[in-house]
Parts: sequence; structure tokens; C-alpha cells
Amino acid sequence: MTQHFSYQDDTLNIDGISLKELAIEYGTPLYVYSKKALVENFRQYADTCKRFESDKIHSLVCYSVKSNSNLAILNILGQEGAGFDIVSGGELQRVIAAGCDPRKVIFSGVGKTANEIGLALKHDIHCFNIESFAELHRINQVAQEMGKQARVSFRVNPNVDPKTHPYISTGLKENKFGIPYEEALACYKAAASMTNIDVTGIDCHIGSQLLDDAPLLEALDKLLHLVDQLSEEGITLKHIDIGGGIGITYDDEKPVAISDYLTRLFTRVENWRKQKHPDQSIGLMFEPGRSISGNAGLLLTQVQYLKTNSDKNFAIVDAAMNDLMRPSLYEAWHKVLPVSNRKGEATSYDIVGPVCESGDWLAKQRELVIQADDILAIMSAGAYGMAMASNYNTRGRAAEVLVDNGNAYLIRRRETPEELFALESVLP
Ligand SMILES: Cc1ncc(COP(=O)(O)O)c(C=O)c1O
Ligand SMILES: N[C@@H](CCCC[NH3+])C(=O)O
Repeated sequence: MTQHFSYQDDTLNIDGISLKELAIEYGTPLYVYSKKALVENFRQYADTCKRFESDKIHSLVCYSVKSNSNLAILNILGQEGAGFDIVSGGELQRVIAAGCDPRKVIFSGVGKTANEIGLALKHDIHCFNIESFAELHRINQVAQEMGKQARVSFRVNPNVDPKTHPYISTGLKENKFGIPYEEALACYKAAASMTNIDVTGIDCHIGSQLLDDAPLLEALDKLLHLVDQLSEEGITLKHIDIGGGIGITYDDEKPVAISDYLTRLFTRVENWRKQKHPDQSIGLMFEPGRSISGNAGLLLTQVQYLKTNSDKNFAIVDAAMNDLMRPSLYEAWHKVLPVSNRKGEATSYDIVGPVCESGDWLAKQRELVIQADDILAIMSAGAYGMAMASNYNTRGRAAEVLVDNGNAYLIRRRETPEELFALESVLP
């Protein structure tokens, strides 16, 4: 538990505000975020970057919008100076709607449509992270039609094992992401000869929830080697984007400290630059998501029923896989805390939702002292929680509240059933 979440008089608080009171006021399921935690997490990146800033090295931390895309969260990070890593035109529109600068946006993703590319060019985004040769041609064509130059970087697949869950590993040969390392040189040469392409960088993202930075530094070395090869071909890059991926503590994991990781990375890049390209300046970019938003939020849910089937105890709660998909999708582990502590003997429960799927569970075999109507906090749910929520079983998505300086703000209200079918129509 971070210092933002603590028990006071046996009631769980977030930055001094009672979660029980928030559950009563806003109802459950409810996502609750701490602005303080969010900003502190972002500053771990930004402050270390500032330490290494010079006339030869600059950097931009591009928050990965997909991890939590609520407008209030984007707005806060934008005010902190963040850029944004997006994967769709919708995410670009969110960044703009949140009042943030589209020129600090990098556009990743394997399937950018012509419309999305056009939208990004119209808003003059920082650059496209290209994931295939076919995409390069499409971007050049759209840019030509619009009379624009597209700044591009190739997402290279360095074939490094990130040692994380296979579903969230992205930098291996068998993954769909990026361009094979061996083909990168040819892609760059082709890009350099295209009329409406401005080759500016190189990028990779090898996976998510990495606890150790060794695979990231290994990937960096491979990128630096490619930058050298490109330089020999007369192609000079302006930035290196190492992606996101640093993990968080869900249970007892001990991820590398962000400042340690960045210090190692900047030092390596600076040594390489001094040795190989002393007159050149270089930008470093990062795309962190989970390590900024993950432990800044939790999900509140109320126990509806306690039930025992063949000796197994279930706590049936009002949140479900549609609210927090990570346990059903990756068997992800989230800590479960009672919002009000009770005295007594603990019982082992599976925490399950009301959705009609056996895979609808949030946690298994948790020792808890609870009764029906109690409120539980599912911890570390700020990243890939609400962002991956759906309306399965015609369930309105949870509301979201952000706590700032002793006040709670509703940053997304609960959906009503009417809103869920408002876009549909029956045949005439
Ligand atoms: C291209 C890209 N960048 C950044 C991220 C953010 O990763 P993380 O939340 O692990 O920092 C992801 C998700 O894994 C991604 O696919
Ligand atoms: N959604 C995943 C991470 C995928 C990251 C996206 N590239 C999770 O919850 O852990």
C-alpha cells in the first residue's frame, strides 16, 4: 500500500478522504484516483529527465493514453508537461478535448487508418511510430494528398525477451508489433527517399509490467547500434523512443526505481553520444502508462451476497469483469482490502461479479472478514481498469472520482441503461 492509501480508525482512506463516504456519495462500482499519486508518479520520470537535460540531450515523457484516458487525468498530466502516446484517432481527440498539445503526441499502433493518419497530420503531431512497410506507404500517400510532411519513426522489434506475461509481451519475433530488426535498415532507406516523409526517430516497446530494466537496456543497445548504421548511410535521427513498460507493485513485486532506470539509460546514451556522435544532439522519449496511473487508483465495489457452493465461499460483488478485465484476461492479481475493518475470524473467498461467465472473477482465495453490504477496495486499478471496461451484460460502466487536496471530484458519471442503447434502433 502506498502512502496515499491508509487506514484511519479502521476505515480505508485515500489522501485523507474516507473511501466509505465516497462509496456512499457516488455509489459503486466506483473508480477513485489520487491526483497527488498521479503527479508524483509522473514527476519520477520528469524530474530525472530534467537532471540529464543539456544542449545535447533533451527528452519528452509521453504518457500512454491507453492506460487511463479520462480527460481529467490527461489534463493534469498535460499541465505537468507530459506529451502523449496514442494508438487511435479517438485517443488523439481525447488529448485535444483535454486541452493538451497535439504537437506533443506520438502515434503508435499497427493498424492506423487513412482517416486517423489524416487527422494526426492535420493536428501536426510530433511523429508517427510506424509499424510496417505498408503503413509507411500509406502515411506518405496521405501526407502527399494533404501537401504535408509526416515526421516518422520506425517501431523496431528488437527481439528481446521482456520476461513478463506472454499476453503483454510485445518485443519478440512472434509478436505482431513493429518491424523486424533485420528489416529496419531497408525501411529507413525507403522512407528517406519518399517525398512526404521526414525521418526523425527510432522507437521500440518490448512489453508491459517489466520489473527489471535489463531487457530495456538491452533493447536500447540494439537501437543505438541501428542508429550508428543509419548514420553511416547518411540518415541522422533526432530522437530515440524506448517505449513504456516499467511495472508496478500489485502484490510484493519490487520493480526497478524509475529514477535508477532512467539514470542508467541516460548515462548509456550520453556515453554513446560522446563517443560516436559528439557534435550531435539527441532526444529521448518515453511512453509510460501503468507506472504513472496504475497505483494512483482503485476500484470500490460493494458485496451483494455471500454464498457457499460445495465448500467454496463466494463474495458476489457489484463490480465485474466488464469493470476490471485484468483478472479474467491475464489471471492478474489485485490486492483486495475491506474499506471498513471488522474483527473476527477470516474466511477464504473468491470475489466474483454478477456477469454470466465463469471467468468473471476479480480475486481468488482471499482471507477476509466481511459481511454482505461491505465495501471492498480492489487496489492498483488505475491503469487498464476503466480504460478496458465494457458494457457486457448491458452494465453501465463505473463512475470515476478524482481526489485532489481534500476534495473529491466526479470526473465521469455513471452510465444510465438508456445511454447504453441510445445509439441503437429497431427495424421500421
Ligand atoms: C506502444 C506502447 N507504448 C506504451 C505502452 C505503455 O506501457 P506501460 O503501461 O507498460 O508503461 C504500451 C502498452 O504496453 C504500448 O503498447
Ligand atoms: N492491458 C494490459 C497491458 C497491455 C499493454 C498495452 N500494450 C494490462 O492490463 O496489463
